[in-house]
Amino acid sequence: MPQTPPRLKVDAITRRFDGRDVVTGVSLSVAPGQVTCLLGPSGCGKSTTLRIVAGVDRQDSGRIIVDGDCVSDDERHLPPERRGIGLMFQDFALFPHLSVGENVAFALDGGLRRNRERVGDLLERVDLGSFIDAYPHQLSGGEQQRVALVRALAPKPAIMLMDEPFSGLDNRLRDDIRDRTLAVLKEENTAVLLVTHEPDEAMRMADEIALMRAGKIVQRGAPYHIYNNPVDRAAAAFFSDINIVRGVSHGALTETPFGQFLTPGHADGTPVEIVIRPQHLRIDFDREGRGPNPTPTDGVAARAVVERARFMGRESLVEFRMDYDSTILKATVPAVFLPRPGTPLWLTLRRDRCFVFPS
Ligand SMILES: Nc1ncnc2c1ncn2[C@@H]1O[C@H](COP(=O)(O)OP(=O)(O)OP(=O)(O)O)[C@@H](O)[C@H]1O
Repeated sequence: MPQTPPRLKVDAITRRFDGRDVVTGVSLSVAPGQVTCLLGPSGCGKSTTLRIVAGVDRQDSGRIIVDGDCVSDDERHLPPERRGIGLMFQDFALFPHLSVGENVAFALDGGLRRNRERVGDLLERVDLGSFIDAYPHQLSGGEQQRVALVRALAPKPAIMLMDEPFSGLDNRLRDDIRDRTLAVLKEENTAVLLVTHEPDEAMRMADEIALMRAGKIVQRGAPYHIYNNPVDRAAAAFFSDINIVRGVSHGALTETPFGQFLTPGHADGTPVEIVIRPQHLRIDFDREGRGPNPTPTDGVAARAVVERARFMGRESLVEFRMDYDSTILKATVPAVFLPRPGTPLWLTLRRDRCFVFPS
């Protein structure tokens, strides 16, 4: 099947501030109807990348291509309003003296009078149809955010750039608005580049995540892929707590208190880290000083005592002090499971969920 050509292509952009590389060789592409999330910690260069795509800042090198046409390179630099791009930032400000409908119609030829149908339809899609003649101060923060979204969508931008657009909202409201926003963006077949530092937001919104660190994209892929095949320990740790079990590779095998792990590709004598998320540890009870028998899928059990256990709402988090070297490992259980501190239990690691990295 032929691939849809990208609507937005960012080609090897680089930006320096005060002699410091803030964005280095960032490339990505976004197809119509696709949401790509630039995800990374504060200061990693996400917003700078987005501002360059928007045209409010200019790269030192690299190109921005929209629908096959170069909108910015060493020679040319189209201003934001000529790039077919919609912008939505956290500090979206509605014009307080204009009605909701007038705000949405602001960038449309003929204003609200000539575009009432489209404006009404867009507002309807975010459940604000009856607010067309209301004023911003009569709306809650979440409602205003929805107005800002449809205002950005009204001119039918081919590309929508969003910088932490939901961060001003409280948690429950945010989930709802994210879902509605996503639905409208998909219906409009908009290519979306969304900046966030929250893994949950990226997992919820993105078709593709571009994980950024120190100005570079370190990994790109579907949320499922990035979560389950992190490129390194930091990528794994960005999405959840992690546990680390250390060992040294010999003959493509590493001995640990949880049994042997296959560690191909690591030279003899290389220290390695076996990384596993808390939900992938198995907990088993103590059978008069013995644990469960080894299995090929879970390896050998290691004895631990409960350090503390907390109920987190959706799951219980249990911290264990391991007999083998007193390190703490964390396990989560999707149930109420609150063993007393000091209780001996046995842990195994799901082999198919372990990642091996050089330490
Ligand atoms: N105009 C500027 N002049 C100098 N330094 C800047 C400028 N804009 C950004 N920077 C620096 O570039 C780095 C990356 O900033 P950027 O805003 O792109 O990061 P970010 O990943 O979006 O972070 P956050 O989530 O905190 O906004 C930061 O160290 C910032 O201080």
